[in-house]
Amino acid sequence: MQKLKGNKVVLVGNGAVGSSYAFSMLNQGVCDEFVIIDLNEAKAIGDAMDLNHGVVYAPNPMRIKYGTYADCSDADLIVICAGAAQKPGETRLDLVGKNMKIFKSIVDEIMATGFDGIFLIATNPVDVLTYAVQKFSGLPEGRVIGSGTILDTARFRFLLSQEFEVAADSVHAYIIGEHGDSELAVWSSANVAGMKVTDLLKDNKEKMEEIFVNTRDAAYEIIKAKGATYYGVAMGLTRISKAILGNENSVLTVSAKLNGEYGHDDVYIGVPTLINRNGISKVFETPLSAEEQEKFDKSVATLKAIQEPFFK
Ligand SMILES: NC(=O)C1=CN([C@@H]2O[C@H](COP(=O)(O)OP(=O)(O)OC[C@H]3O[C@@H](n4cnc5c(N)ncnc54)[C@H](O)[C@@H]3O)[C@@H](O)[C@H]2O)C=CC1
Ligand SMILES: CC(=O)C(=O)O
Repeated sequence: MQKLKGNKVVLVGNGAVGSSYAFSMLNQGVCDEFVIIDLNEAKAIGDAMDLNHGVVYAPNPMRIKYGTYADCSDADLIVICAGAAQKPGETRLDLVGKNMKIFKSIVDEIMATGFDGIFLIATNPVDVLTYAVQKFSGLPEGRVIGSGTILDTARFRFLLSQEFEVAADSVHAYIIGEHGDSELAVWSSANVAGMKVTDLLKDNKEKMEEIFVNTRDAAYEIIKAKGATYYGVAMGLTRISKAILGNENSVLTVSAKLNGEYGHDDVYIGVPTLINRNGISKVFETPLSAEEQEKFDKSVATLKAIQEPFFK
């Protein structure tokens, strides 16, 4: 029998994103115990059964069950994917009213159990809801993490990898800012084997714009095509979960609280962040060009304008 990791993860919100995350966690054997909570109890029970039937072929004998908020008291990590998703034509920011209410009730229920672990948030608008979870829970800022631009960075690296015909993990590039329309590419430091991506693209501004727009607008394309996006984000959430539970000290573009970094504070936003068993251990201030800093400032302003009415 393989050694158990002793980590308990609770998923709240077992829709398209949450159930894909559950499947990805099982496939990668990231934790020992996995609990699924959702308003749709029947689907959560069915998914727990279905996933259990794959355990024999998984890398670890993960224990999976349908649960209730009582299961949160001793959880190491709670991942929230509950709430409304975008319909075709809606932006992520359009979801804030509905999902803020849902989050208040979910976080109150969780904190009433005495939960003292780490939150990972995926629901949109993810940066604003991550800020809200920190406020609602009162947990240390570093123990509340949003998926941020982990998915956007993956999309960007994938598109660049196609352009250069190298593996995506050999492309070193970040998308930072809001997980949404005001995000930006950090072209100034993007590289493959130490060679600047802008040089490799021969400073072709049209090509750069095309790659960026295809990154930024990928969710709209996918939602138009099949109603929702879930596999990419599920892999991103699993990557963050592994970094936390495996105490990896990995640098990932998650939504982290700024305290003066990049000249801003009082906002959660996607930036390269050191992730380990304590959650967010450090926010890195990756060098930005003047143009990139200006775009980042605008992204911060966009998020603050959305969050401020809720936290005056
Ligand atoms: N951060 C990211 O990169 C991404 C975020 N998302 C976001 O993830 C969220 C979920 O998307 P989908 O899974 O596609 O939606 P979905 O509609 O398939 O699933 C939402 C689930 O939340 C559950 N739920 C609603 N209120 C609840 C409550 N109070 N307690 C427990 N469960 C509750 C529903 O029963 C449903 O199962 C959306 O906000 C979406 O925009 C989606 C893709 C990427
Ligand atoms: C829906 C969403 O946030 C995404 O796929 O980026």
